[in-house]
Amino acid sequence: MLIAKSIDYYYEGATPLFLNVTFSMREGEIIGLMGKSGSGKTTFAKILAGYEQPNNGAISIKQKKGNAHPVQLIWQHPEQAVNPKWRIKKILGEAGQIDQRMLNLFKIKKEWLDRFPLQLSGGELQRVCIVRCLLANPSYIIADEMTTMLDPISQVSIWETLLQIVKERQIGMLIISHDKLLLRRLCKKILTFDQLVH
Ligand SMILES: Nc1ncnc2c1ncn2[C@@H]1O[C@H](COP(=O)(O)OP(=O)(O)OP(=O)(O)O)[C@@H](O)[C@H]1O
Repeated sequence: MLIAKSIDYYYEGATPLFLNVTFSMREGEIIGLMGKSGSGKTTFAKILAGYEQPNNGAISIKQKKGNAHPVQLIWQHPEQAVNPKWRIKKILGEAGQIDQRMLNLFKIKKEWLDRFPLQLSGGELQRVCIVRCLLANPSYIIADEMTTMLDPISQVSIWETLLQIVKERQIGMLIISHDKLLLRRLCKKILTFDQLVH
């Protein structure tokens, strides 16, 4: 179980972005999160994944599988999520042992492994980032506008593959999106960020 209890957060010098946010997710659960632009969804995702510390409140995560953080984030802009000076092989290898089945599932070609991130398209690089996330063997994944910049056919194919693995491994998944139809298709439970404020 991932539990965020009474989280407050403010960026330095700014008024509080949010106060008293409470959220929980079980492993294997798939939850959609919507909310006004600028309300703090991405910031909250960073807190859950350990990139930011809350000003008040606590995060507790029951299960830890390995050395990597048990909550892994997949960002909207993959080019900002990787070291541009590292070849794809190194980017993936840092997360865990490169697994050929994963490369096949996400249609990652062997020749890409020797390229740098800017030598892949946005969609290709996003698939690399998804595989990197899975190689870290997370208990929870947060996908923050993960497929917003992809064409509809690629979106469907990526979500089908990722959800198959998420279900196989009973990973908990929080999907942040403004796309109501996408969330309705993927999630039984859809929350708005306002509903998390208690
Ligand atoms: N590093 C930062 N320093 C100061 N303010 C920031 C920083 N990062 C984000 N903010 C501000 O915090 C607020 C919340 O941003 P955040 O990205 O968490 O919102 P969001 O709900 O994910 O928005 P969107 O739906 O548009 O992606 C915004 O007003 C943003 O300008």
